[in-house]
Amino acid sequence: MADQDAHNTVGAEPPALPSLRWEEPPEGPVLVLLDQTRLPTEEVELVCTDVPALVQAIQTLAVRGAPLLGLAGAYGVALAARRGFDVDEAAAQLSGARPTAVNLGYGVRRAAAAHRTACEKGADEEGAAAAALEAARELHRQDAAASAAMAGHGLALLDELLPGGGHRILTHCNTGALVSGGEGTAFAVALAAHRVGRLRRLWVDETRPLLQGSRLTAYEAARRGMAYTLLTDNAAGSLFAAGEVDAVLIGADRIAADGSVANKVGSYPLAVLAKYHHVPFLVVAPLTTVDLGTPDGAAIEVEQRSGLEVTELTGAFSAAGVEGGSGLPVAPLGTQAYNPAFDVTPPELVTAIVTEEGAVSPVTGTGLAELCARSRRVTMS
Ligand SMILES: CSC[C@@H](O)[C@@H](O)C(=O)COP(=O)(O)O
Repeated sequence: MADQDAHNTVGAEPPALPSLRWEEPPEGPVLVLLDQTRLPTEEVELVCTDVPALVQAIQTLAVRGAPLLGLAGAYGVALAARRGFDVDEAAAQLSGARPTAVNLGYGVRRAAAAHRTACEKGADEEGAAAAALEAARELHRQDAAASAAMAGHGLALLDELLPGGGHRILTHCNTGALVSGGEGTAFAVALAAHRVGRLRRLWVDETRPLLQGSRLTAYEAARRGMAYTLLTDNAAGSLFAAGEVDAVLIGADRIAADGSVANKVGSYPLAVLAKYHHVPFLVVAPLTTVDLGTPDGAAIEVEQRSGLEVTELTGAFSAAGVEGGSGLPVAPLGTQAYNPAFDVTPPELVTAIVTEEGAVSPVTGTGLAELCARSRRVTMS
């Protein structure tokens, strides 16, 4: 089996990537995003001065991943407020940019609520905008803290489930610093294992069709000096059959009240494989990804994306929102493609959901409600 050798040493990690940051140049406040469509070949920043630009960045996946979408939504409301745009209109546009990740609407509502409360208390435009910005910053800090806590809980659980150490972890999509105010969700657990010398191998699914695994997770793993190997999504079965996977770790875009997990398409087949091969299947997500208002998996809206992402290579990045892409065709012209961005894994296939408040078995779903109630999360209807 061809392995990608680790080429850095633990302790020589570069600083975490600034996937998103707020800046205040003299021309006015901006939200600066690391353009994830350009990775891994180029580290290019995208400067958003208004909400339509941010909505486009969300829809083209320049900024993506559930926790980061929450931050983008919250800072987007602050940006609208600071630049004198209609905050309710901005909130509606941002919330509607992508449907599945619950964090996006949550971040928007949190900043919009802070803005509204400030207005109700008599704040002027500037004061209300400052309140929205502070809400975004607070969410950012909480997300970073949640990452660190999930990494700790996740590693403890891995060590409990796999007492021998030397973990070989399979992951899907991208769940690292690129999608978080901290070091991510599932990836942060693998990184924690790496730092204590207990990660033997990170198996990275390439994650068709947009290649978040090969473009982004492999990029992050290489930067961190982790021992990782890339595989095509459909090679995962043979990897399980060969006994090479000790645990599967994924993130989530929305977790319903019954413990059903929506995550990047291709997660559900991994859960089925894991069950068959008696391998733990762990979902790592902050409580902001738990949506107790959605009763079960059937009620989760799954984003359907352009077929061009499947029929053309790089179609994702050239074709968003337009007819006909400019990518390399890999199917006859006019081929229809089925392209759901996510799938839903039922609770009975999930060994545990790891949150910042600890891990729960999702089979009953009740543990999730208790964790949410216990957390200091600001809840809004
Ligand atoms: C911590 S990130 C968890 C999920 O958001 C991630 O696995 C995922 O599915 C992202 O999908 P994307 O379409 O790239 O935004």
